[in-house]
Amino acid sequence: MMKEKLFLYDTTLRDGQQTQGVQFSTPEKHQIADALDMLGVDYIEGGWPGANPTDSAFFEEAPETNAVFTAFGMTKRAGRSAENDEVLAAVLNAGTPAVCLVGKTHDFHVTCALGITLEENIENIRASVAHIVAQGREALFDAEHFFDGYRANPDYALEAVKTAYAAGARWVVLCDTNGGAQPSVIADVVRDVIAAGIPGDHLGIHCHNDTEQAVAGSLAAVLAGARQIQGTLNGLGERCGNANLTTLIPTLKLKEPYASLFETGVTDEALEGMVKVSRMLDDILNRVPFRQAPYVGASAFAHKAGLHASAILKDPTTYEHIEPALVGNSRIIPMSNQAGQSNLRKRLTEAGLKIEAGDPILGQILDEVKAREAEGYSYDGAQASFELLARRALGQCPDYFEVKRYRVTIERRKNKYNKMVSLSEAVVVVKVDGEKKLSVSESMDECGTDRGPVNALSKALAKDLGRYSDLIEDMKLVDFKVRITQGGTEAVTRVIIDSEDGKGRRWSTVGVSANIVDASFEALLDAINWKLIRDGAKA
Ligand SMILES: CC(=O)SCCNC(=O)CCNC(=O)[C@H](O)C(C)(C)COP(=O)(O)OP(=O)(O)OC[C@H]1O[C@@H](n2cnc3c(N)ncnc32)[C@H](O)[C@@H]1OP(=O)(O)O
Ligand SMILES: CC(=O)C(=O)O
Repeated sequence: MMKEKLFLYDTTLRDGQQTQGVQFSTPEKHQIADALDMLGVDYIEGGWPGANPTDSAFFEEAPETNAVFTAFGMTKRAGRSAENDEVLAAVLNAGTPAVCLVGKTHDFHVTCALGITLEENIENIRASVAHIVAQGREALFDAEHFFDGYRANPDYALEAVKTAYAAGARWVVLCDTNGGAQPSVIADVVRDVIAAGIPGDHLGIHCHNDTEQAVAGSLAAVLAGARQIQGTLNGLGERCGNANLTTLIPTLKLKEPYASLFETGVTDEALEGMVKVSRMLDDILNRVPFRQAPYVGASAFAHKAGLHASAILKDPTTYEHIEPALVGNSRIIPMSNQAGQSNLRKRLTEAGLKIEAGDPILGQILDEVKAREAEGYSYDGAQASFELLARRALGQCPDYFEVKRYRVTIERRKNKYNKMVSLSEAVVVVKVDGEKKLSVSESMDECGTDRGPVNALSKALAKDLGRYSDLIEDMKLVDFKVRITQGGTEAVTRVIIDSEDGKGRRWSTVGVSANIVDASFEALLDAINWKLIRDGAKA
């Protein structure tokens, strides 16, 4: 059977930019557009030229894309011609091959938000779309609030979209602007619109995620006949976001009935870059990637429960709906109090520690993991600390140095500009190769910014470790997370530290104590010991 073409329309750079807290710079827009183009979407909506300086600058140096580069705007205002509407003119002046205009299709919005007559709005849609087509551009019409409008006044909503289609719109995109339409309703309405005369291969769907069904609504629309899907990377977008393309694309390519019915511009090879694209966007936004994101999240193929891990080792399909590598992800068998010996052996093997099944040491390590997790430790993410725990149990953890004592003081005082600042000072005494070494460090960085007591401690600890100093020189602390695991006077603090080195390795360690400094120090020590072991240091 011939597959039908399904068009993917990305609006990360426009609706995605309407996410609270998101503001792309022009170079970031270029970086995202390049990644989208490599992915193989059919349309890239770059933003709204004329609406803000960043968008205008981006369109001035528009990227060269295989995807149809599209400018977004709104239908002309009443009381002026399309040629004389300066907002529409700015959109057209961007010179893009396609222009997408949003217009009202819900009668209530016409009278309430625009304050014009229903007839004036129809004329605004007609004249605006016709103007774009007359300029030789591809016209798209985003039918705002279409599903709510269709429920309130189906005749008017249909008249609005039929007007856009008759005026030459290549695509009429039905928008669930407020995000409340249910997938079954979306499917029924799409069928009605097709029956009313707009063919499915001219119909698109634009869903918002306010009931967390934007992906489901989009898929329902496609099965009902729509042939264009609008969405964003990582589901960015106004309020709760848009249909998430990092979920939709793998579903369309890997799941039935979509995989057999449709083809998209995304190749199998590009699909393997899905995790990378998703992480790239998070990096740009300085966001921690959402671990539980379908397909692309770090936990999407993490098998924590002992029963799952045991079966996964026999055959991964027992607990995985797809092969993780298809989307560029990988399988993780984390260690925790939910684990059994199968998780444990897998994790030990990954750390280069081979233990035969049935060895009693496995039970001892497992018991210790569970006992320590009950105290507040968490080995789920702190893989390096888990490895050290196992090595200690196996007698394979060298004693590189011994910490004799440490101290941190925090002083609040005036600096040379007469401004009150905090300054932490740490003293660490270690014994290396039989020799005692005392190191002192402050928390102030070269710009005069106070980096806090843990920073001072970390610098003092790393300052002089004798012959090991050179080995840890390229190591840096890149993330620090604190969690109170128990409330009240019995509070227990868990600190997770992420470290990185010049070889591009990143590892996590954990420390637990009633005292945040002690918890941090424990995690710091683990971080250094793990690095020394991995780099083959001899005790
Ligand atoms: C559903 C969506 O997500 S659509 C995309 C929405 N995106 C954005 O709004 C982001 C970019 N927007 C902007 O930067 C600004 O709103 C601008 C530059 C477009 C307009 O700014 P302003 O001229 O200051 O208008 P403002 O934002 O206050 O109000 C919007 C105006 O557009 C009118 N309008 C809204 N939709 C439409 C439409 N489809 N067709 C014509 N006019 C419209 C409103 O009635 C209002 O006019 P009024 O001020 O006479 O009441
Ligand atoms: C156009 C658009 O973003 C919406 O209606 O949601």
